[in-house]
Amino acid sequence: MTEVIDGKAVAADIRESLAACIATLDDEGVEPGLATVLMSDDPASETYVSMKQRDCEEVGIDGIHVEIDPDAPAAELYDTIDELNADPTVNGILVQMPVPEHVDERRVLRRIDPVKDVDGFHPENVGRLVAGNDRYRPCTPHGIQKLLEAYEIETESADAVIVGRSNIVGKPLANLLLQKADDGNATVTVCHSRTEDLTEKARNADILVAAVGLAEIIDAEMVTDGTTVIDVGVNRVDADTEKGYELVGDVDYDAVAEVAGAITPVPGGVGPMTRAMLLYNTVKAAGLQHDVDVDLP
Ligand SMILES: Nc1nc(=O)c2c([nH]1)NC[C@@H]1CN(c3ccc(C(=O)N[C@@H](CCC(=O)O)C(=O)O)cc3)C=[N+]21
Repeated sequence: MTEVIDGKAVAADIRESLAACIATLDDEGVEPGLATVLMSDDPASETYVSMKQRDCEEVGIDGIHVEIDPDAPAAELYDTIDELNADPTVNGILVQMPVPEHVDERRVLRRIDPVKDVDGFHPENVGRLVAGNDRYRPCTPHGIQKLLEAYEIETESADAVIVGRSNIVGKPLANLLLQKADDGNATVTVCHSRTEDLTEKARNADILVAAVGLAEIIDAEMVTDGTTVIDVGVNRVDADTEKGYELVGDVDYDAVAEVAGAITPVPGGVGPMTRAMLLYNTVKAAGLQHDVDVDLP
């Protein structure tokens, strides 16, 4: 039987453990603070940011939200980042991606104080992660590691095939799974949508991660019996529902679930874990900035 990996449940467990860390910080007079910055009127981005703010409230993180008109000059965003960098009540800063075209994304990422970079996208933090000395693991890859751990899916000596080479998922996850560590030690292949023989490569996977951002491109033919399938896709496709759309992953769920050993659903798989690990990084950031030992889950 295929095991359905319940990201919502694992995320709830992590939030519960984080509550204990937040209590430890509270004993030291520290309330962790997360600033989210939105410079976009994309409805999906708005939804994600408001979910992140709601998560903060639930666990006892002080959520600060800043909205910038997407037509405003880029300098407005840079100035906002400078202010948040200087604000001692803000431990973590997340600038929701994508930013408008007239804003230089790389410059944004460089501008965030690396100690407050809870996304883990600043070049300093990227470099540390690649070197095996990570400070903040990017939320989605870290969430995937936590899911695998919760379901006792060994990465050690597994063939992990990642489809997708983004800076936010594919590349950092490849680096984490390669690390000499209990949650690493995998043999990693990174593919993308243009990889020749994608099917053949995917069929070699013990752990197959789909992070391409193309609805349902992973079909049953790409999956062999017993493979663990991790679906990172969150694609909104038009549908006759109340909202006018439906959320589907990068995996053709119904067909692939027939063969996979374990599979993450969309919604309810990786998405909630991404959000939980953002809270994790914010708690870690508060601990680092106030020199408080928090016993992270
Ligand atoms: N600086 C930055 N950091 C990010 O971490 C970041 C970003 N920019 N830009 C966009 C992506 C996307 N992302 C998601 C997080 C949670 C869900 C999530 O919780 N999804 C729910 C359902 C969501 C729904 O109902 O629409 C689920 O899969 O169950 C999805 C997507 C974070 N991102």
